Parts: sequence; C-alpha cells; structure tokens
Amino acid sequence: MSKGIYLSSPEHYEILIEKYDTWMFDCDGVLWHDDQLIEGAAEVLKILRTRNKAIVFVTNNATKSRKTYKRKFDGLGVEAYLGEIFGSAYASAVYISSVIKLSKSKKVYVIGMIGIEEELAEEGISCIGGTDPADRTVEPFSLSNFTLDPEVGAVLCGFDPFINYTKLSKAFQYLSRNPGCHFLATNTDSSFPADGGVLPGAGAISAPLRFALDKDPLVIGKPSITMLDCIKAKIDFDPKRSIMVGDRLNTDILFGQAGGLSTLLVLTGITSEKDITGPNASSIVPDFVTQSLGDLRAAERSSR
Ligand SMILES: O=C(O)[C@H](O)[C@H](O)COP(=O)(O)O
Ligand SMILES: [Mg+2]
Repeated sequence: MSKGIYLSSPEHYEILIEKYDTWMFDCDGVLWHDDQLIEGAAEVLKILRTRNKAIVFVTNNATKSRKTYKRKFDGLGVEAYLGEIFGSAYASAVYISSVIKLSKSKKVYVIGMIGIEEELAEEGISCIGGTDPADRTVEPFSLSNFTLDPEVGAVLCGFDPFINYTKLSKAFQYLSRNPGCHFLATNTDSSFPADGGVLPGAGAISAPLRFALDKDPLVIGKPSITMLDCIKAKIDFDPKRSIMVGDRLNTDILFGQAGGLSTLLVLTGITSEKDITGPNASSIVPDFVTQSLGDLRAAERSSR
C-alpha cells in the first residue's frame, strides 16, 4: 500500500514549493495547537508569500468567526487577510443563507460558540441557543419549562465545550417535532489536537443528537465539497496547481482529494506514523508526507 512520498531533503521541499501556486492550510494541528504556533509554520508562510504563492486558511474549527481568526493571526504575528480565512462557522452561515435560503423570519437553534453566532449575524440570520447563559444550565431539562419556538427552521451543531442535556434536548425537540427543520453540523471531527494533548472534537458534540434522532446532519466542513464551494465562490485557483496541507486524513486529505488538489500530510496534529504505515494503515493516502510544516524552511537553503 502506497503511503505517500515522504519529503526529507531541501530539494524535495524546493520542488514542492515550485510546483504549486495555491497553498491551502488547515489550522489546528498544522499552524498551531490552541494559541501555540507550531515551530517554523510562520516562517514557511512568509517564504510562500515572498514566492508569490496564494494562501488560503481552511479550518473546521467553528468556535471563531473569520474576523476573530484575523485577530488571532494578528496576535500571533502571522500575516493573514480576512479574504484568505475560511472557517466552518462562516461556511455554515453562507450555506444557510445562500443554499437553503432560510427565510429571514426564521431562526437557527445553535449548539456552539460565538463564532457561529457572529457569522450567522453577518448573513442576517437570527439564532437562539449558542452562548445564551440560559442554555448553559446544569439543571435537569424539563419539557414543562420548554416552549418550542415555531420560527426555528434549522439546528446547527458545532464544537461546544458547554454541551449539556438542555442543549441536546432543545435541539432534539426542534428536529423531532418539525420534519422540515434542517439538521446541520459545522464539522464532525472526532477529536482535535489541543496544546498538551488531544480532546474530543465537534463530532463528539453532535454524536448524542445523531444517536437520539437516528439521523445524520448535513456536514458543511471538511471533507464536504460544500466547504470547497464556499472557497471557490471567493477565490480562483487551479486545483492542479494547488495543494491542501492538513493533519487529519478523513477531513483535510479527503477534502483535498475531493477537490482535485494535491495533498500534504503533516504529523504535528491528529495523524501519526502508525496511521499511515504498517498493517493498520488508513486507506486514505496523501500525495506527500512530512513531519511538520516547518520542514519546508529547508527549501530556502536549497534555493540559495
Ligand atoms: O473539533 C473540531 O471542531 C475540529 O476538530 C477542530 O477544530 C479542527 O480544526 P482544523 O484542524 O480543521 O483547523
Ligand atoms: Mg487540523
């Protein structure tokens, strides 16, 4: 089973940089862990910009809006522009407004963070739930205290560290009692690489709802082509001259492959060596593999 071309020499990295005009980067596990930049990542982005490469950031992390991500990049001293940033909260809000075309009189019940609320507001879509303190209760949920809001036309579920039985029960009411209510998920990553280890991801937040409803949501984020459509609506690129750099096989690499891009897997996030070699290797095979994005700094030395 081919396991992708392991890059190791400065020449390898130089050839790779020369070969692609558009570089799409996953964020968690590629550029950073939480607020800790991965060594060399910022330098590599600088090298690519000096080589006139197009840069796109594509994250399934729905906790932040594009504007908040721009502030995060600024705070970390990493050059980035709002138009380069695509998060699953943004893609979900665009999907609801432009594809579903949810009436402006309708609302979205949100399981998730302020990133989703801000992107929905940008699209002129009202929402309830989300960061509402009333939903963050530890009190048991009772239907006697619940009134279904007839204006809720969609439930959008993203990463929510305040997940609880109340949030799940309210979402369950909207989805089980209104057959026309859309069930959407920003992404279904099972876990994510945090600073210091791995934590349950957005997929672990929506899993109880999927089980209770015996129904899967429409997933907006990687590997869904919906996320790529959102990028294509804003950025022209030639998939044959583009590469997707990610740390997760079943989101980032599948996303790149679905879009006809080349793919580079880095081992600084979720995927480790044992996932791509040996008897239990995944059937998802990236084009290229390297330990860390920072390895591409070596290209500079070979081009001197
Ligand atoms: O759990 C999540 O929401 C995602 O796993 C996490 O945020 C991944 O973000 P990405 O690696 O796509 O930047
Ligand atoms: Mg990642």
